[in-house]
Amino acid sequence: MSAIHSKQPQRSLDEYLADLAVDVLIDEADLSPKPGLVDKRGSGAHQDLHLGLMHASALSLWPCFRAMAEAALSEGEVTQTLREALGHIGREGEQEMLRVTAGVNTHRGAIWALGLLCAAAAQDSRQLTASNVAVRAARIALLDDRAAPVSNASHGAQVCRLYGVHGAREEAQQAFPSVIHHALPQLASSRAAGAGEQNARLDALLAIMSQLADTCVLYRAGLEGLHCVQSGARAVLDAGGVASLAGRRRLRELEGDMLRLRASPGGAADLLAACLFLDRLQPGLPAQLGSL
Ligand SMILES: CC(C)(COP(=O)(O)OP(=O)(O)OC[C@H]1O[C@@H](n2cnc3c(N)ncnc32)[C@H](O[C@H]2O[C@H](COP(=O)(O)OP(=O)(O)OP(=O)(O)O)[C@@H](O)[C@H]2O)[C@@H]1O)[C@@H](O)C(=O)NCCC(=O)NCCS
Ligand SMILES: Nc1ncnc2[nH]cnc12
Repeated sequence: MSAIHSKQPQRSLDEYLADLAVDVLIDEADLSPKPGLVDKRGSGAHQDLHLGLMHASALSLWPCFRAMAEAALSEGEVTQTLREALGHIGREGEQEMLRVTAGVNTHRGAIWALGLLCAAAAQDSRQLTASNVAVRAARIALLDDRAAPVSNASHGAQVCRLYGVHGAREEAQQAFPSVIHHALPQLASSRAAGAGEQNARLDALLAIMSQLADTCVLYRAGLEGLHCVQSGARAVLDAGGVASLAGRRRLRELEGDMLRLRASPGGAADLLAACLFLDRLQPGLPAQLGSL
């Protein structure tokens, strides 16, 4: 192929990070078989979601992620101004998501987690190890957004109060422990054991589900549902993971239980996307990125 034809269009860092965020959301949605969640087989425990809607929602968020990365690049440091700019962009992103999905909440938690990670990655593109990026994201999340509406009516806030658990906000403020200490190590060990990429990603999702206080599960299925999800996910991993026959059998049992309880681990799904985002940043940025 000639040099002219093989030349890639140049992308700036903010565009690159937005591409990555959308790619991981689409990869998460497509990953199958995920218990309780929308995937290539169907709608899981949901009535109002399907794969096409998850894709449309992910694509609609590209400008939101790009704007968050751009805001962090131009601010340079973690400041109150940056936190409030991100909050404003995030709320606009949510509005756009709800417009595209006709009011269905597809990616609220993902806007939060991936938005923070896009901003944190843009802030210092020489320090892109997963824990570096997660810690920078946490520093942003710890600042108060004075313009945010008081959200004690959200599903997450309601169940955090009722059950005394930590939700999406605290997961980010603690530098994404479910991703850094559970999902990424599981992804690496399943890959190293030869599980195959799709099975390794499913194992990473199960590692998150096995210990996360997922407020989506709690809201729909209460504490019984959360215990069922956590112990069922642990049982799949203990049986050898999704690549093993025993693990597959456990996964089918877990899925049956979750569908009966209407339990959907939407928070874990968002954190799997965050895990894939950080995993893909680890090797560093492509050499041909243009400046803003
Ligand atoms: C700080 C916010 C994250 C708000 O958090 P809060 O807990 O108050 O509000 P929720 O509205 O409940 O949203 C939290 C979403 O986060 C995901 N999640 C749940 N548990 C966890 C967890 N432990 N750790 C991390 N993430 C978690 C989850 O999102 C996914 O599930 C959604 C689908 O759920 P589903 O049950 O189907 O839908 P619902 O509409 O809730 O109910 P029903 O269908 O059952 O009727 C889907 O969106 C997934 O993404 C939770 O939903 C943050 O949102 C915020 O402050 N935003 C403002 C703007 C901002 O600051 N943006 C970013 C700045 S960088
Ligand atoms: N695949 C999925 N199914 C249902 N809710 C989700 N929230 C984020 N990803 C999801």
